[in-house]
Amino acid sequence: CQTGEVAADPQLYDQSYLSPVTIGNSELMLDFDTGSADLWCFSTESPAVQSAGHGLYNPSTGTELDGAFWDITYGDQSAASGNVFADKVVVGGVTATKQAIEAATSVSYEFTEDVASDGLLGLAFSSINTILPQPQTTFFDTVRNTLAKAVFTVDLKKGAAGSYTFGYIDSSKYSGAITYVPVNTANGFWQFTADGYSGGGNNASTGRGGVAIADTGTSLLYLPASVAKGYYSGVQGASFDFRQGGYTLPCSATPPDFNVAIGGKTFTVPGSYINYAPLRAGSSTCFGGIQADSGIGFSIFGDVFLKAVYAIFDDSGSSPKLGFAAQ
Ligand SMILES: O=C(CNCc1ccccc1)Nc1scc(-c2ccccc2)c1C(=O)NCc1ccccc1
Repeated sequence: CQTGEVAADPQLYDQSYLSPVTIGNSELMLDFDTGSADLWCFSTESPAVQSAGHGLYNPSTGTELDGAFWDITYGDQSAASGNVFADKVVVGGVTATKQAIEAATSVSYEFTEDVASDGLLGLAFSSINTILPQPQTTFFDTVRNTLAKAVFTVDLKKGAAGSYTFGYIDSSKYSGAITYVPVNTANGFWQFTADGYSGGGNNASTGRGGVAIADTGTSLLYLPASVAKGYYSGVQGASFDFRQGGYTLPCSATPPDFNVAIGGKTFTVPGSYINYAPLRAGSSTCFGGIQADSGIGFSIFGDVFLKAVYAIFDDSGSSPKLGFAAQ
C-alpha cells in the first residue's frame, strides 16, 4: 500500500509549479498537470538546440515501446512529440515499475524557453493520452491499485512551495469539511459543475454557474465572459486589452475577493491572487488572474483558484469525484 508526498515548487509569478520525479536514473523537474494525460520529458533524443538547459531522460535505462509515438498540442498552441519507453518512475516514494515515458524528439519554443521545466506529468484521465496506436496510462492510473487509497491531493500556494500527495488525504492541509462534487470524465478532464460566482463589480453575475475543469497545468482562472466582465467592472483602471489578449489592471490595484460556490459551499479567491503579474518586468500594468473562457468550451479552474483551496482528486469509489476544502 503505497503513499507519498512531493513538493510543488512555484516558478516566477506562480506561472507553473514543478516537482522532482525520478525516471530511470535521472531526476527531472516536471509540471504536474491535471489538465492533460501525457507524461513527457526532454530526452537525450531531443535536438540539442531545443533541449539546452533542460534535464534529460536517457532512454538507455528503459524499454522502447516499438511503433509507439505521441504528439500533443495545448490550447496555447505549444506542442511536443516523440517516441515512447517503459521505465521506472518514482514520485515522492511512490514507484511505478513500468510507466510509459514519452521522450520528446521535438518541442515548441515555449518549452525550450521554460528552462526550469523538464516536461509534464499528466494527471487527467488516461482516455486523453495521445500515444498511438495504443494510448497508455498516466502515472496515477499506473500506480492506482497499489495506493493505500486511489486518490491524489493538490495543495498549491501563492509564492511558496506546496505539495502533491498520492494515496492519502492529509488532514493537516485543510480546515473545515471537504465538499465533494461528481466528476464527468467524458472529456478526459476532472470536470465538474460550479454553482455560481460572486464578488467584484455588480457581484459578477451571482447564481449562474457552469461546467469547469480543475487544472493544475493552467496558471489562471478562466470563467464565463459575463462573469469576468462583471468582476472587473468593479476594479478601478481594469479593462479588456485586446492587444494583451485579456483583462489588465494597475499593479497597484487591490482587486476584490472572488467567491465560487461549489457543492453548496463557497470558496474565496483572495483579491491579491487576481492581480497576477506585470505584463513584462517593470511594467505598472498587470495581467488579471481571472480571464474569459471564450472559445474554450468550459471554464478552467487553474492555479489562481487551486492555490486558494486544498483539492482532492478521488478515483477510489464507483465514479471519480473532486473534493475541495478551505486551506
Ligand atoms: O492543456 C491544459 C493543461 N496543460 C496546460 C499546459 C501546461 C504546460 C504547457 C502548456 C499547457 N489544459 C487545458 S484544457 C483546455 C485548454 C484550452 C485553453 C485555451 C484554449 C483552448 C483549450 C487547456 C490549456 O491549453 N491550458 C493552458 C492554457 C494556455 C494558454 C491560455 C489558456 C490556457
